[in-house]
Amino acid sequence: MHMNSTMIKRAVFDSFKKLDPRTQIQNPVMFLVYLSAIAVTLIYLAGWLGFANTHSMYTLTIALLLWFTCLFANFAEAIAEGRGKAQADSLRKAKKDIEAFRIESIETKETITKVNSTQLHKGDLVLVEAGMLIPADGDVIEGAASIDESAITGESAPVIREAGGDRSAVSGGTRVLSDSIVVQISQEAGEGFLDKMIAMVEGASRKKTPNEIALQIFLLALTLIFILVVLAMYGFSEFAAQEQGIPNPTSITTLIALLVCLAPTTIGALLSAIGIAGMSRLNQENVLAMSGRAIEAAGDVDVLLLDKTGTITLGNRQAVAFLPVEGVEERELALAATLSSLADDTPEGRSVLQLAKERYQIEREKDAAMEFIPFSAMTRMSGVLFGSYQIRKGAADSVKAFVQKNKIAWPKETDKLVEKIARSGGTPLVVLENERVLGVIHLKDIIKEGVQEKFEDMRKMGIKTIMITGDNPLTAAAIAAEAGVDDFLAQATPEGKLAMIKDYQKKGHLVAMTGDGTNDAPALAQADVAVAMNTGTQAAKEAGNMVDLDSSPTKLIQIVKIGKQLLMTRGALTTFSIANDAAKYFAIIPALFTTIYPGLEVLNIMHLHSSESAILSAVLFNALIIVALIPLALKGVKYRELPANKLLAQNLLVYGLGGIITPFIGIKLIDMIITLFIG
Ligand SMILES: Nc1ncnc2c1ncn2[C@@H]1O[C@H](COP(=O)(O)OP(=O)(O)OP(=O)(O)O)[C@@H](O)[C@H]1O
Ligand SMILES: [K+]
Ligand SMILES: [Mg+2]
Repeated sequence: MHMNSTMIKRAVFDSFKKLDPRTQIQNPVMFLVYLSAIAVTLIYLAGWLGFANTHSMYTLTIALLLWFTCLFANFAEAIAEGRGKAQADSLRKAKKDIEAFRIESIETKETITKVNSTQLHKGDLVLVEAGMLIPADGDVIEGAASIDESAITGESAPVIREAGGDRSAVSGGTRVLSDSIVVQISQEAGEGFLDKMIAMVEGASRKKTPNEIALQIFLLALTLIFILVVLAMYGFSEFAAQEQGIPNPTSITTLIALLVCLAPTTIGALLSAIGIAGMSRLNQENVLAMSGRAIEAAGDVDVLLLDKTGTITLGNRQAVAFLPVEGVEERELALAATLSSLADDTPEGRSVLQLAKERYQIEREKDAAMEFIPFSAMTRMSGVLFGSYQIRKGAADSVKAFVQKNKIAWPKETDKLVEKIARSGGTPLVVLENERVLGVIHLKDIIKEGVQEKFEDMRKMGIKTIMITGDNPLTAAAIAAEAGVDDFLAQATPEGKLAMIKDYQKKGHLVAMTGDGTNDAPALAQADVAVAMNTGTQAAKEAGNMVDLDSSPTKLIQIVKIGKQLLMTRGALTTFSIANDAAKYFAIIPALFTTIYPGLEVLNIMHLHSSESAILSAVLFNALIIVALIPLALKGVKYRELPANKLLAQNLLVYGLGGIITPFIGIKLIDMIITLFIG
């Protein structure tokens, strides 16, 4: 992690602020150290005031070391939060009060009321013209515009946002570069994407994940055991001392110090930093996670469902050809297609109008007598009714079902045209005019760049990729082959997508889903890891637990790596922490108790200078190891593409053995240095 002096200064300052007991109590293990620091300080003060004979350099040093232990733990968390805070500062600059043009309805666009962005409410309509900032989050409901989203994504290339399709979401604080759009506000002031993003990167809304809570309970249990151990030790030494008629050589201060050394303070101090750092690494990948739980789940994901249009492909399907059946003029098909698309405000519908205009100069106006049937992902059709005259266009199988139900003839040739388009990866839309199938519209979409090799990488990581689409099986097969996914499901309805995820989850898989459309929202809400494309609709973004600002279908690779790395780092440092505490037993117990139990001398392999220097060295080592491991907690342990069990075995070996050996060396070294100074 890149750090500068301002970030370090801020972290040092925050380390002291975090000494607030309300903050401390949230981390039980460190709270014990905190209480210990207070207790030893009071013991020292009691000696100083003459109430006891504890006014010693030893007590004072232990007290200070315990305070430093708390500060070091605070520092680990503060420095992990630092990057997010810096990012939040720059995001706040993008969030200012913006003047907005509020309108009553699309029809009365001319009458605008100028209001401040903070006065906008959910459902309000605003007109945003070229050069203006978008005042709040919403969906484009009329028009299309190119938008500079660099304030949020850091990406300078403008993006297109348009009404009707799956690319309608706009974020407050971004700038319209060309054209004008009508936006329907979807969020109350202060609850927008930018606000959420700021809260997220700042860690303000970070909640402990279930895994973190479970680990903390385990650490707390371990700590309670050590409290009992230390109390028992005191009992024994008191008893033995009385037997031998000597004063108990073990003071309360020493017992407290011993307790802190034995408690799992290393992982206790670094736990929250590890989580925040994972979140922050994700931010660097331009992914915004709404929960820490999602990042952890990402580490174990083994199935990825992707929707096709807008996720694997660019999502702006364009009409490129009108293919009439025999006996129908191409112009006739183009005209019917135009009429059926007059009110079809999807990118597909608009592109039909565009193509008819280019090829045949066909331009028609909406008529009050026309009744339009809007496109839906359920019916897969759209159209127009005009008295007894009607036109439908839609997915081949949907139109075919409609035709059969109404006993209309289905020209054989239609199937051939449909198949030809579908095999090329295009989307065929069949056009039906009254009792007559006129032909097929060829919609073309382009696969996003560089996805093939990335899907190959996912396979190596053990993740199965499945494309699910509302499109027909042939188109789906063509695109699936070109993109290189493992499997696909075609003609999926929103319910179908949802059912597929539930099915995999029931079989014990952890499922990730990437999508952009309103028709993906139910599935996204069900998936364990749900990545919404930033280009997608508000509905998809709301339903997901992550947003990919780059809208890349293969971003899951990085997300999974970061998730695995987070889990591995936590595991490794927990192993290290517990091994390192156990080792401290052998380092200090013999030195402490040999005066009363001479038999313990055989265990005294470290030959520390005195029992006091043994305790001081152990407490100092205990504090320093936290600082020493901060970089590892922030960077994460190195991730390699190995099978999970091999990786686990390797980590246990490295961090378990490391945890056992390090304290012996560390404490011995410190003891030698202390001895040099105090003789
Ligand atoms: N404007 C439209 N009018 C009529 N039919 C359409 C229109 N847009 C799409 N279709 C048809 O409906 C089908 C389903 O569309 P839907 O939006 O549910 O899924 P999709 O966009 O094809 O795929 P994905 O689920 O991968 O985004 C399309 O494949 C197409 O055949
Ligand atoms: K410890
Ligand atoms: Mg889609």
